[in-house]
Amino acid sequence: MDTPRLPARETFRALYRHFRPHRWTVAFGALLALLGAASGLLQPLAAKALVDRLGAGQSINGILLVLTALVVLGTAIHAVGAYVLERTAESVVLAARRTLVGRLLRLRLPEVERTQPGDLMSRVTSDTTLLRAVTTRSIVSAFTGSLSFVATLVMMAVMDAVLLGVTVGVIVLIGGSVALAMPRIALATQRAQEAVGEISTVLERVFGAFRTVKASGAEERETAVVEAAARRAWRYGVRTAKWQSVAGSSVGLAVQVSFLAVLGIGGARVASGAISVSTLMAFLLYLFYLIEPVTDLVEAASQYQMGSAAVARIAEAERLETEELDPVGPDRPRTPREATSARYGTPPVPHGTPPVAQEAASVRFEDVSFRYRDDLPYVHRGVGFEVAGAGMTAFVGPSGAGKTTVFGLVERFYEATGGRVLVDGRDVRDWPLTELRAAIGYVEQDAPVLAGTLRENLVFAAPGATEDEIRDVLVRARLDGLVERLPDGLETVVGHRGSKLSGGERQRVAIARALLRRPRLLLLDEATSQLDAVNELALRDVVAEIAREVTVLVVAHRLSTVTLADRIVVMDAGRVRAVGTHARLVTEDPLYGELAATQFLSSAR
Ligand SMILES: Nc1ncnc2c1ncn2[C@@H]1O[C@H](COP(=O)(O)OP(=O)(O)OP(=O)(O)O)[C@@H](O)[C@H]1O
Repeated sequence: MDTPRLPARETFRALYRHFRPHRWTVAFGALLALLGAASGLLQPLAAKALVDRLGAGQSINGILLVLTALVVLGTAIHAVGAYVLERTAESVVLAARRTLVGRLLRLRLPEVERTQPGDLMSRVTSDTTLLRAVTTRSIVSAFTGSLSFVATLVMMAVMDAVLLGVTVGVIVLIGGSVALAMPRIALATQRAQEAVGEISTVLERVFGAFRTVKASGAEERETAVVEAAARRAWRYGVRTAKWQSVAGSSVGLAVQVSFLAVLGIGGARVASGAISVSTLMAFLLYLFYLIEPVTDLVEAASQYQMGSAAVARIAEAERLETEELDPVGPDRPRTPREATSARYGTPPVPHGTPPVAQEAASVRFEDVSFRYRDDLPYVHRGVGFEVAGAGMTAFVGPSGAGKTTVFGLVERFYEATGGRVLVDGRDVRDWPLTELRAAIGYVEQDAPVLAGTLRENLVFAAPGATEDEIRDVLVRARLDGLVERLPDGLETVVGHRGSKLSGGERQRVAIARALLRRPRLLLLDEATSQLDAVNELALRDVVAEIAREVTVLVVAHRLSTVTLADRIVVMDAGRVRAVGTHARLVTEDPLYGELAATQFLSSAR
């Protein structure tokens, strides 16, 4: 995802937003840095006094003491100041990550679908770290650097205006190359960050389908793609380093050239008696003292360029549209179980809060039309059906007919383009999202199981579930035998995407997870994969049992499911073409008859 550069004003504003909450701590850090710098500024004066006294044959003990105290105090203040700033820098990164993660997990589905998850991840992990320096150290460096720069110039002017003129002339001349480097640093950093995002994207793709990658023999090809992105990151990283080094060495060059010029012209002025040797020496000390503020200013400017590249990418991720999800508030104290779900970023289901109503939900589609994007064809073209409550309703139809899309609209992952979707007679758009989703249990077709333990997976949608509730659900989902067999029982780690479980087990875990939410409406996208007879029978019984008290909508792929369903909705090309029972539809609807004969997976009855 290529990020457009932000205009300078917006970059500044965006960076300021990150800096603002920490402005007082940064100001304190700046004060310490300033005190440190001031103590450094006095050192050449003390040195000059020392030389003058030596020349006059006076005692230097007092001056030596002052000089030592200045050095020790300056170092201590500098150390504390640096710690305060580094700590604040980490806080800036933490705040940026918290905000970003909080938003990313609430993104609307269409937004996620048009971005690359890996790239979004790299914005949270990698780009935020670039804010570290620019929002704290660089600001302080720019501030203290400017002040010490001016103060040093004033001291130099006091020493000798002619030598100051020589110094400033050289600095201005060489400063041009610094100005040239700055925008190039920003551009190279942005490209490098984009390449890092690409690395994350490919890795996310690979680990998301690791077995397929291996089975397809695609390891080398995928490695090459990651390597190419890594090389690009390297190339742009090197480019950044090159321009940083141009800017940095210009400072060194400026000081060296000034030193030679000051030495030559200053020597002549000493010889002519215009200035004393001690003045020339102090001036040269100030000249060297100038290195630090100028280096700081250049460093701050280059950090600003790098920060501006990162902040553009962060701001872009922050602009993605999110759902209004959490009326409960993220800062409410959590129970330990809720903390488990918070680890995964799921919306908290208030522990002990009973669902609004306990009876089975009703669902009605009124002339619903829908397409996933404006440039895509309609998936629903006037879909209408009504499910009054409880019982099992099966959705059948050819692949791509729009069956799974029905679920996406009920959960309000997407919003209907036309018509209305009602749950309990209320338009889903009028429901608070948390409440709507709390009433629904959803089992996706590929029954995702998340990395973690079996228990974490079960309580994922209901962090407040009690041990009794978990036990009950395990029995209902026919998972009790599995838990007994596993050496670590519920604490067994199931692997990335539940890879240590069988397909059937994963499906039952997904159903158990949905049931623990105590839904009034269960959306079950039946797996197309063939299950063994025992598993299929178990699942069928589980679902039939649930349907006694909960409204169950199933996208059905099995004959055993449709024969069990109380009503069947036949969909074709985005329309409902018939509703009825299996016995009636088999004889009355030719498409259904054909599906029943050819497409449904054979049942184990
Ligand atoms: N997120 C999406 N973005 C764009 N198009 C999509 C998206 N999801 C599904 N589609 C398209 O919408 C159409 C309907 O998809 P849907 O998943 O509802 O079909 P289905 O009837 O459930 O099919 P199947 O039985 O194969 O699962 C398909 O043509 C599909 O390609």
